[in-house]
Order: sequence, then C-alpha cells, then structure tokens
Amino acid sequence: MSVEDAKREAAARAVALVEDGMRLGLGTGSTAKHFVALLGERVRGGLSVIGVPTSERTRAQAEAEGIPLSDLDATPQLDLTVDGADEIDEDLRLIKGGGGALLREKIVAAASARMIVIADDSKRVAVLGRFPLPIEVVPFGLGATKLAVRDAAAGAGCRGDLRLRRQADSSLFVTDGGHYIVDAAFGAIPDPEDLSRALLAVPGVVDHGLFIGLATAAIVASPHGISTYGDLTKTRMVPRS
Ligand SMILES: O=C[C@H](O)[C@H](O)[C@H](O)COP(=O)(O)O
Repeated sequence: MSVEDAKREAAARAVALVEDGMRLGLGTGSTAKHFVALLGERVRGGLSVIGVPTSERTRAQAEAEGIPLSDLDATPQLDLTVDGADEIDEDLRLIKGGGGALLREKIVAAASARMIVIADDSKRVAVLGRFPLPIEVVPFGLGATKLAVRDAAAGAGCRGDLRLRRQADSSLFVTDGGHYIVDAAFGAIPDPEDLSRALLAVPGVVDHGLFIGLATAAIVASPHGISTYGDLTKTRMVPRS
C-alpha cells in the first residue's frame, strides 16, 4: 500500500463515522483532502451535513464537492472534526501546521465535541519534535518575537533553529489569518505542555502547532491495516452557547 493509499484508507474509515445531521470540522492537508473528497461522495448520495472548513484551501475543495458549508459564527459547536497531523504521540498529543493552517484548525478542533486524527503510520512518534514545530506569529515585531520565542523555548528545555517559512518561490508564507510561520527545529520536546505555555506567553505569538487535549482518537493506516488509538466515540466538553 502506498502512503497515499494509507491516507485514503484512514480517511475512508473516518467518513464511515459521519452520521446524518452532523456538524463537521473539515481539516486541511493531503490526508484531510481525501476525507473531504469521500465526504463529498456521501453528500451527493444524500447525506445531510454541514461543514466548517479549517482553511481557504479546504473551503474551495468542499465547495467544489458540493458540501454545505458554515462558519463558527453561525455554527459555533461542532459534533466532529476530522483532520490530519504531522506527528501523533502515544497520548494523542499532536504537532500540526505543516500546511500552515494550525490556527483555524485549533479553533475548529476546540469547538468540536470529537476530533479524530487521520494519518499514515509515519506520523506516529514516541516523542514529539522530529517535525519542526510551526509557530504562528504576527508580522509586527518579528525580530523581537523570534528572540523571545528562543528564550521561552529554552526555558522549556527546547533549543534549535528558528526558520521563517517561505514558499517555493522564496516569498514569505502568509497564513489565512495574515500571519507568518516560524518553523522551530527543536528536536525531541521533553514537556509539550510546558513548551505550549511558554510560547503562548510571548507577545507576538498567535498560536503554535502543539495540539494538546484536543484529539479524542486517531485512525492510522499502514500497509498492514488500520489501527485506532483512543476511543472513536469519545466526546470532549465544548463551550456551551
Ligand atoms: O496545516 C496543516 C495541517 O496541520 C495538516 O493537517 C498537517 O500538516 C498534516 O498534513 P498532511 O495530511 O498533508 O500530512
């Protein structure tokens, strides 16, 4: 099975969990793209759902698939978000943001009673940090913010190169929210909760790609089949209206 087949298998398993009437968070990335395509097939077959996309890219795909869309203003509480990840550890802590969508992804996941991660098995790690941690920052004060990020991370036991993300044509990558991404090559992150708190305390940091306490389950596909982690039916409390 190719990596692409594995991603599609995991997505297919997640699509089978979608029920009529659900309010869905639609993730971003190459794995979530399979989910949106398969969901589109079910919608065209008569399934009634509402989707809240986590990026402009996913919005465009979902629209083309004919999936009815909403946003968190009209639909502030979601039943289920299905999204990919760059890394998943044994406690279902994640690194996300390789595609630059981490901020909307985290807002949507936090508004969802369930977040199921779909991935191929290359994303499973014992310790988070092999994948550089994306940190979303406002453009104003970038130089000072980078220094403060470096010091905050060092206080949490993390040191490494901080690189401003650029696109293939070397222009700066700008998120859907108009921010920049700093990719932090920390290597193994000894205490993700501590690093999360430290980074969020830096003025200029909007958010980061550590997702802690958000994923309720993961569906991971390998050439040997599908494994699930956590409880696919488990729900989290979300803020009540
Ligand atoms: O910003 C992008 C997202 O966090 C993606 O979910 C993550 O990068 C995984 O993407 P992919 O499924 O393409 O590996």
